[in-house]
Amino acid sequence: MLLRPRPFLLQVLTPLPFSRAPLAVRRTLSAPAAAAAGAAPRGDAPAPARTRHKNSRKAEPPRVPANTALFFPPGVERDADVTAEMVIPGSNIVVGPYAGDARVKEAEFIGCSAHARDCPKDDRPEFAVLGRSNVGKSSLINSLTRRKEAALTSKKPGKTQTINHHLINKSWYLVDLPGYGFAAASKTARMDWSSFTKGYFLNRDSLVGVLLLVDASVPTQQIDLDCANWLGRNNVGLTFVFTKCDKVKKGKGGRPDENIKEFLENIGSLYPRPPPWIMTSSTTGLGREGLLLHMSQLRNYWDNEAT
Ligand SMILES: Nc1nc2c(ncn2[C@@H]2O[C@H](COP(=O)(O)OP(=O)(O)OP(=O)(O)O)[C@@H](O)[C@H]2O)c(=O)[nH]1
Ligand SMILES: [Mg+2]
Repeated sequence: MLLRPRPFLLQVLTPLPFSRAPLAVRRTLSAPAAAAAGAAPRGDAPAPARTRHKNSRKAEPPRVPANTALFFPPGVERDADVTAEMVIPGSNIVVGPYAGDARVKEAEFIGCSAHARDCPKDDRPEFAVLGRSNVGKSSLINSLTRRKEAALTSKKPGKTQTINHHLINKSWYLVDLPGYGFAAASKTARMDWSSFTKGYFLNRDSLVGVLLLVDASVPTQQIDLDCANWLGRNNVGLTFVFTKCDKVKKGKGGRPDENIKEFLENIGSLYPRPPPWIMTSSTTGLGREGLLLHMSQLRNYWDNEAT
């Protein structure tokens, strides 16, 4: 089996594989890339939205928690002097030298697989989109690809039941997975969802990383922490993607920024180094460009260095 170093393993008690040549990160190197992602010229919070979405009560995207711990991508030294322009808006992700063309020019649905062994056999890098049922996995894929129905969405949980491969720009895959954590199911049954997806995570050599989606419109759910824990213990690199950041519910536990802060506090103890995270909304497009840019740097590192 071909073993490739994954670019952003989280339980990194050994040196990361990407501490290469020192990098003058203050140079223009990453600033244009951050600008391409829509980086605000100053500050670490996303620029306020100018229009209200008809379905959301609030126009302003949630603010990044203060003193947020940064994620340093491949090619950026951990103690690098990072300026606000180099951080993707609404995230803790620093843009590094591997960031490249993040555009989605073409997206093609390749097929669905019931088992890991049935997935496409080529070596193209892929990102798996994972999260609770109804968290917005299929919607995120549609938003990233700008296709309304690239992946089928539904208000009813459990819509996606197979491993679905979408080929992007003929060069990499986005993979839609079944959701976990039906509220109605027992705890055992809930974690059992993964008997076949677990095989996928453990055996998929071309998996660059997992986008673990977390619903920012509700307080921290134990099952998301359990999933993050399982992936971490199995050396699967992940990025937390907060979804539904446009959605503000009335009452306690209804504010995305508070829920995100609470979630980050909860996972803080799980990881010795801060994992990457980003705020998104498939409804307003918040975080789309930034997430694509982040994936480009992981992918380019994978393509160039990890073979
Ligand atoms: N307000 C808001 N609603 C969203 C967002 N993303 C998804 N939704 C809604 O959430 C519901 C579930 O979305 P899906 O994309 O089907 O969720 P999923 O995670 O693929 O669900 P399963 O396939 O059942 O696991 C749909 O009604 C979406 O319209 C978002 O960013 N904001
Ligand atoms: Mg789905």
